[in-house]
Amino acid sequence: MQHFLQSVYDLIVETSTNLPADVRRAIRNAQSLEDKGTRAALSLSTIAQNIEMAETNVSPICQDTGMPTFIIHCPVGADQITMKRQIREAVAQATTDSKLRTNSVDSLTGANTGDNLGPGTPVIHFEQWERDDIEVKLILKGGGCENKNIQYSLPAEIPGLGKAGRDLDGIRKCVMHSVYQAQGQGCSAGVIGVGIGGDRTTGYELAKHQLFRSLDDVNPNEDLRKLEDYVMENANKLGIGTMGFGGQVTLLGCKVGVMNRLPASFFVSVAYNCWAYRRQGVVLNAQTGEIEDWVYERGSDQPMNEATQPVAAAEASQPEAVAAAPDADESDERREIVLQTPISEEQIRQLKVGDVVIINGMMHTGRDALHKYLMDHDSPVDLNGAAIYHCGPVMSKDQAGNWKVRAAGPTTSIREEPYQGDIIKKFGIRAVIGKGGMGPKTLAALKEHGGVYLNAIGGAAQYYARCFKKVEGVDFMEFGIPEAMWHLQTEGFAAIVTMDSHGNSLHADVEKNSLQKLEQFKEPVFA
Ligand SMILES: O=C(O)C[C@H](O)C(=O)O
Ligand code: SF4
Repeated sequence: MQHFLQSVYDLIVETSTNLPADVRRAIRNAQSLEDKGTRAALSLSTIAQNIEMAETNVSPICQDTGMPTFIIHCPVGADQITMKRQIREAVAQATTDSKLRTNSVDSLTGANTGDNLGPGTPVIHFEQWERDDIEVKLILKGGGCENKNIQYSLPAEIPGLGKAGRDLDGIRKCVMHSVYQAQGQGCSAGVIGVGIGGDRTTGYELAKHQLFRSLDDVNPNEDLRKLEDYVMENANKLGIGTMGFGGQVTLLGCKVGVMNRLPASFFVSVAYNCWAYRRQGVVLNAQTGEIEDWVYERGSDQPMNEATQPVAAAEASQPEAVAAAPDADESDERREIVLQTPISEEQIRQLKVGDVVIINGMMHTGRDALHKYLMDHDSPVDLNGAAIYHCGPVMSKDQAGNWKVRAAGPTTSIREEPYQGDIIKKFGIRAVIGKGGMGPKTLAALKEHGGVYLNAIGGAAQYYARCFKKVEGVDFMEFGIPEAMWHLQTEGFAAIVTMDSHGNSLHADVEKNSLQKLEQFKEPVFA
């Protein structure tokens, strides 16, 4: 087993940096279904480009490398204690090498362990089997999509769909609602694993296990096959689209499993995974630990790079493609505006929902810990006219000892909703950048103070990392790398105005429209 540690390390790197072929095919299929030039199509092009960049750079596809979860099948007599120790070593090494973000945080103090090791992390499950080889599967499921998991207890009253009973049709309603409630916040288009039955714990586990299925397999259970096909056909009619921008494709996959339950319980558990659907596996020789095969077709066999046209060129010098691209729901041309920080109120008031903005100058990262802190403390830097980026990057030092941004896509902004409006007004912030949109309190503050919310493409961590030319400094390293406040010299950071200073919110519109569409699925289908 002298190669086991190296094999697990290789598995981690492959999973974090190279999206498997079945997922790539699903994203390419989504690209072909979206109308050219729409926000959704342009976002998918950015995603496709990011997938290629991650593979080339051997760097994380998304900065949130998730909860490393290993499922190991091994023959009777295999040494599980050694395997577990070496898996932990491989995780720590991959973290040092910036293939994983420092993602293990003390739940009470917020202290980051710095190596992805801690109580409960990583997750490692062993099971014995009768084969001679060892199989190690890994899923890296990020926190934003994990937050959109949902569990229903039937019978229930489902918003938009009415009564859901303890039958296949009740399950259908839960699943349709689970896609609706995720909106763009879990970086749609997503994949859902559904677990029917079990208790609350095993139901979720079953749901997550479904995410290990191949996207193109066919469910052997006829009822579940019908349900999967139904959901794949109809969830896309909700019109939520990529990143919740509206569009034809909201779901890339739906996999349903079933297990027995207690007479009193009937759970439908849904594990929602973003498009950055990172799971891979290896089959190992049980004597040497060497990799004999990969469980899922590898990404390198399925290139993404045909006919891609990203949201905007990362270099502000070549943005023509986007400027000329009309949106399907707008007759006028998409405007593209270059902003240099600090930004004035006048510049902000000219922006409207749908505009593409290119930001140059200083950008400051800030997420949960910083927003809470700023409520009753001063900022270490002047934030007048500033752009604040909801982002927890992967950072490491180069040989000269300078910090470098290794992966830096946006995080889900709605978590800052309790604080954002107050902070915008207190410090004079003009641009808030994140993903998934924010609520009415922030929208009101943007209107009152003159601010704008910009939606970056979730998961596009390599695409955005290259816009950060220099790390000027960092505050609050005690919050840990993802939560610290990084001050970044930025060039050509492209994002879309989805909430403007005139009270308009694309997110509110899409949510309202998709609820109306959800209501069309009220009538029984599986009677
Ligand atoms: O933690 C992050 O960087 C992002 C998170 O996965 C999210 O989707 O909000
Ligand atoms: S930022 Fe988006 S793509 Fe990345 S882990 Fe979170 S939900 Fe997934």
